[in-house]
Amino acid sequence: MAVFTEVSRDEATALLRRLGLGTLTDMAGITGGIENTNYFVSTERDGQRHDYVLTLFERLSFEQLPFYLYLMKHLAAKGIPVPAPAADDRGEILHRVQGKPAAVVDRLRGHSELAPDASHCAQVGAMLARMHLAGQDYERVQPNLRGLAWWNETVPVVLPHVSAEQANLLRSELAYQNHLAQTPAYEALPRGPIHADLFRDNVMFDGGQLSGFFDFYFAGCDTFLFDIAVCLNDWCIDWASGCADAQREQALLNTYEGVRPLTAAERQLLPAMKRAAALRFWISRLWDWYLPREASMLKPHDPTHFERVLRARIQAL
Ligand SMILES: Nc1ncnc2c1ncn2[C@@H]1O[C@H](COP(=O)(O)OP(=O)(O)O)[C@@H](O)[C@H]1O
Ligand SMILES: N[C@@H](CCOP(=O)(O)O)C(=O)O
Repeated sequence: MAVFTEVSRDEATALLRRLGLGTLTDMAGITGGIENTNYFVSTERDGQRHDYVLTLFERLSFEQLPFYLYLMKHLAAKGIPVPAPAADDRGEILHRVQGKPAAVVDRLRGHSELAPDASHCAQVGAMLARMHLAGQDYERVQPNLRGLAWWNETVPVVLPHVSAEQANLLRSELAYQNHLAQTPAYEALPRGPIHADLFRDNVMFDGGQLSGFFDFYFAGCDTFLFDIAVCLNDWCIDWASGCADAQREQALLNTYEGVRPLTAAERQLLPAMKRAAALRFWISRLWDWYLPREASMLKPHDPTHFERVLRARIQAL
């Protein structure tokens, strides 16, 4: 997880009451996730049990958060299965707990599918495309805060911790991505709000059916193709080697294109964008691994996984 900040039952009770969500009955720190403090909280209201997730944001600020929370609200209102944030009696969806920004969202039913087959990938592809279309008229704008600018800032910070061979790969891939970002094909890519972190552990399935996308706290305005590449690199690879699984890739792309066909520029740049997506998570995992924060339950992700994925993507070009 992470519980970076301990929240008392009294504090949770007060917030849930203020949001009109009922009386707190259960509260448990969540031992998954690495960015924020998360608790499952349950309440009793009108004689019934209701389940929510209370999140305290550890890195994102009061200025940055409305983009994510209102995006979730916007998508939920358009029928995309996304947990909508709970509002107080003034309509505020961003709250404060222990001086930190906080939100309470509906708890999605089901579980994450950590060994997905082509049917799971197909469902993700279709919903991803629906989400991209539904987000197109969202009015708030915020860049992907883990985009190219952040890669350029963070690579020098992690370089002292890696081997010479890894440093060479980080430097050369960053140079390639900086060059790519200047090309007309890249400029032509369709853009809008994207999830940007739609891994297996950020999607729920209930009875084999996709029941929701969650954890929008890396979302931002960026290319739709980057979002697709993030998904392909997680949902459609052979875990041990990092190589693409062609059948699952096809399943995800076919259903995506059934809703929103790719443009010529997107087709051309898909292999390069898979490299970009691998680089992004290699950098963030190195950063979390070598420059960790305090947390009472924290398990950083293995950075070498995305080094393997990146190498496999470069070889496949
Ligand atoms: N809205 C939700 N509904 C159901 N489970 C959730 C929800 N939000 C978070 N979780 C659970 O909490 C875990 C950690 O949440 P996550 O958002 O991935 O944390 P972090 O932002 O710290 O990476 C998830 O793997 C999931 O089990
Ligand atoms: N998905 C990222 C890390 C972000 O953690 P999440 O639990 O919020 O998805 C990774 O795997 O490196």
